[in-house]
Amino acid sequence: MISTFYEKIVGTSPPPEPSEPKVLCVGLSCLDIVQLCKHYPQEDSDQRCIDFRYQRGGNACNSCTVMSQLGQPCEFLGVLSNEQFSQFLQDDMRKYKIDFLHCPIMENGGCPTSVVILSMSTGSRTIIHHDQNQTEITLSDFEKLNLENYSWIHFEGRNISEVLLMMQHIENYNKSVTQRDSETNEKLSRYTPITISVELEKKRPELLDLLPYADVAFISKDFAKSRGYLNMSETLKNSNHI
Ligand SMILES: Nc1ncnc2c1ncn2[C@@H]1O[C@H](COP(=O)(O)OP(=O)(O)O)[C@@H](O)[C@H]1O
Ligand SMILES: O=P(O)(O)OC[C@@]1(O)O[C@H](CO)[C@@H](O)[C@@H]1O
Repeated sequence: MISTFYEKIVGTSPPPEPSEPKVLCVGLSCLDIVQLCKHYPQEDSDQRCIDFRYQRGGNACNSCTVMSQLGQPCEFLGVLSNEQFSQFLQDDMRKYKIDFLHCPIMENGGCPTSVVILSMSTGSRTIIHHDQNQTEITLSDFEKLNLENYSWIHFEGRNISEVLLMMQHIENYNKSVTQRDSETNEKLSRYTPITISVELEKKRPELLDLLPYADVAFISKDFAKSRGYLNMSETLKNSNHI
């Protein structure tokens, strides 16, 4: 309606609206094979499970799902392949309106897969993960993005040396935005510094190198325990010395 009115008055189509900046999640998309069991199985035993499903998983990819459900435009950046299970992940991302247009697609690559055993008696979840190609996003993949399109970038804490370089790349971009704003005195600039978040999941002390670059950190039970903190409130109280 508005564009027809604009066309009548101005005689051309209106300029495209600047699109809303996206949230980008960098990390893994994997196939989760989930088995719901009464009890965690004994080794070398045979039991029926109560339920079975397979679904798209991975911290970065799940975060995109949640954001998309909240109506936030988002994009996933991780290595995909043309293999059938990876195709399933891509179809599912399309279904949830998650962009993945900058993902490198490996030919003849596999698909990272997690077998997840859920125990109803204890509530535990045990994960056995396989990643045939161990291929991760690098700085050179990341440099192809136009950072002006993003307001928030979330990283899974993996492939630490490359993630560190990507975070430094964003930091340089943020400095340039702030400088440009102060030079032009343009307070209402559409380009704002990007917020960075990181997930610290695995018990890897090197993950701490990423913290100085993050505005928000998600800390897993395993990581907190590996730093000597037994629960959420202890972890929060000591977050300055983590
Ligand atoms: N069913 C769900 N409902 C709401 N949020 C979810 C759901 N599954 C995952 N999430 C959220 O998505 C994010 C990433 O999920 P995570 O459990 O870390 O993935 P994975 O274990 O595959 O790495 C987390 O912040 C988690 O809270
Ligand atoms: O062993 P890696 O490669 O460090 O991490 C594998 C893993 O933790 O990452 C996924 C979450 O993104 C899980 O499904 C899986 O178990």
